[in-house]
Amino acid sequence: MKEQFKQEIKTVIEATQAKGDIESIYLVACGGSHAFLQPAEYVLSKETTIPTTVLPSREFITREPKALGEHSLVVSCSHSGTTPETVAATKYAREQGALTVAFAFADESPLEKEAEYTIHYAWGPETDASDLNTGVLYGWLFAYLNVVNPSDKYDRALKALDVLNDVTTKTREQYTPIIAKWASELKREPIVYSVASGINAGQAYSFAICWLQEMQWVNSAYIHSGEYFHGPFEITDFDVPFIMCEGLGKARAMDERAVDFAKKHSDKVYVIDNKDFDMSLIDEDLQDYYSQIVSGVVYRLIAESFAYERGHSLDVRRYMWKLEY
Ligand SMILES: O=P(O)(O)OC[C@H]1O[C@](O)(CO)[C@@H](O)[C@@H]1O
Repeated sequence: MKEQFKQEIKTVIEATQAKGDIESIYLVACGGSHAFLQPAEYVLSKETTIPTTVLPSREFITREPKALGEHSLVVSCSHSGTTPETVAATKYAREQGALTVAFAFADESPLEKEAEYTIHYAWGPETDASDLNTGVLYGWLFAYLNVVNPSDKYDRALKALDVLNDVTTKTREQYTPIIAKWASELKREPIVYSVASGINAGQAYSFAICWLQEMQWVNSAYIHSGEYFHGPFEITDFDVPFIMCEGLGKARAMDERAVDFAKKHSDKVYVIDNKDFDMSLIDEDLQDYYSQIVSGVVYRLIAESFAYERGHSLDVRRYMWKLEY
């Protein structure tokens, strides 16, 4: 990881220690950045007793959480650093006395002005995985956990960042031909559902709302693997496509149950099975946490292959950055 990002994380950790007891954590952002923060909520809720909530920025403000105050840590993210809801949510959190930390790609953005501390990350196809948003997020997350409850597990989790790029590069190579086939089969589908749970929930959610709806104008919805049986499974039919993720943690049983049912009733079930990932470079007890980053590589490949097959660039928008909302 770049020295700049390590230093920014160190500064945030020191500020958090200086702040004293953190009694509540809020993770706030919009769209893809909201999805990006969801795994942090998963890990924090499994590893600490600190109540942690992940919310879309506008709802964070409108909800006015009662526990928000001097003993809160509010982590926001905006890639551009300009999304007004996230800038406003960060300002609001700071006014309530919370320690505010922002993740952003952009430098000197409006978000950076509102947050007490900013942790930057890098972006782009040639970027080492440890410098991308999820790599830097995990750099902060496991450093923070090491302060809350020092453990060799978190040291090892931080070391895993050194091999992350090898793991993701290998996955990209492994999945490129597989995904090219999926995209060619799915390119004319009017709707594609996205199903997952556990640590992969954020990836599957952003696949539906960002990659398919926003960037491909393909109808989609994210369905939680457990919730699939509580309404959504009624739309399952031989010609309804599902892209479903099977994780590595305890949530896997929930994912498998959904996949098994869908496969019985649909001929178009595509499974991202995390057991097929080569994660041997990462300690087994950490593989669940890291698997969502690897799933993200596969979801991204699907989006890129869709864009190619459909001749629809991932950069085209009708409304975003064009019209006021
Ligand atoms: O991360 P930012 O810059 O706040 O941008 C949020 C916007 O970007 C996306 O995540 C992807 O374009 C949208 O879902 C969302 O509206």
